[in-house]
Amino acid sequence: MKIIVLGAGAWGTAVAMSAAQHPAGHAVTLWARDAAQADQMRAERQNTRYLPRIPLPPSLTVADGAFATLWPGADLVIVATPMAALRGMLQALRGCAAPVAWLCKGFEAAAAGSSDTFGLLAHEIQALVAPELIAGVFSGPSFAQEVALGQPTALVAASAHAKVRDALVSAFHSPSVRVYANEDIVGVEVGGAVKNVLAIATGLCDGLELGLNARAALITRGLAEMTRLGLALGARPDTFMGLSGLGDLVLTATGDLSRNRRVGMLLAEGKTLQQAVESLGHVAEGVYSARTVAQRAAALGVDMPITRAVVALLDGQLTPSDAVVTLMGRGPASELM
Ligand SMILES: NC(=O)C1=CN([C@@H]2O[C@H](COP(=O)(O)OP(=O)(O)OC[C@H]3O[C@@H](n4cnc5c(N)ncnc54)[C@H](OP(=O)(O)O)[C@@H]3O)[C@@H](O)[C@H]2O)C=CC1
Ligand SMILES: O=C(CO)COP(=O)(O)O
Repeated sequence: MKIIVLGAGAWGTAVAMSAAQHPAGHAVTLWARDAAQADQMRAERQNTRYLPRIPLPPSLTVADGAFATLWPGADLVIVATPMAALRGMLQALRGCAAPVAWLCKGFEAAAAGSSDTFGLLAHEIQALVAPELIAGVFSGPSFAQEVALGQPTALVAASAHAKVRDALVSAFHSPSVRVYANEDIVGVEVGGAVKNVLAIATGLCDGLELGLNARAALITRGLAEMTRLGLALGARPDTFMGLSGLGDLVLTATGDLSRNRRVGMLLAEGKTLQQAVESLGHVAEGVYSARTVAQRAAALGVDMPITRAVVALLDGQLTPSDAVVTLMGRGPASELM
């Protein structure tokens, strides 16, 4: 297969490395928007900025410049940028005949003063700006470093189009990566977006040393929040028990490789949001998605108290310890609501 990966951050690089090492011998090109970064990767055969000290496979091609020259003849195009760049990438991909899959996990943050970008999921953006694309999402519990090192990982390929699901399975299913297909793109995208917000909450909880009981409570009640929102948006309930729901929530909420979890821990240490975000050197999508998750939930009448507390924390309306008091101070409720 000819596979193009657009975006050379940590995850795009890891995914490109994984495909390039597939036993089927795919021809993989990793595109970086920054020519200097591409030169560095070609010269040193590693992505020093985003995935240092892990050698790129010799067969992986690194490209830069106009990517419209890359996708003609491709069997699969992967968009590996953060959510904030997805709309522009999809607009640029209009007319692409190959299956397209994005890796980003989030809701698009609403642009100030604009109503047409109100908190959209990736597939909703695609339906708006490039409806002719055959497209889907590639998601699931997967830290870039572990995939780049070839450690065992299970992912989910979600799309309404069998062509997209099949292309992702052919591109990535290998001795180290299992790819499961799912038709429920809404559920898979909601899981990937909301777990980032919840990981900020568990990072905060662990940073404040509130204990393992508290963390388990946050994960479980967070899963309930995520599921409620997903169902209101038309997702299937069983998707939230799968890799992109429970699986990615457990990974991100408990794994110290998570950037979103680290934001919560840094806020617990007393860092400002700006200091926390700047110290990461990578995108933490939960920071940009939290408000839109809360807004969409409110518009649908879905109760998401953990998400609301994270938003108040990020907006500086609650201190870390006040956020805990707010969550614990709520009245009793039925578990099955
Ligand atoms: N890292 C991980 O383990 C995983 C990440 N994801 C998701 O994948 C997405 C990307 O994450 P990740 O790779 O880790 O992020 P990083 O912060 O490591 O890298 C971001 C990359 O996106 C590029 N980029 C930013 N804006 C644009 C733009 N407007 N046009 C083109 N490229 C752009 C950056 O380029 P530049 O350097 O030039 O700014 C950089 O290459 C996120 O949505 C994340 O949630 C999903 C699963 C796992
Ligand atoms: O999505 C991820 C793992 O599946 C990565 O999570 P973070 O963005 O929090 O590092």
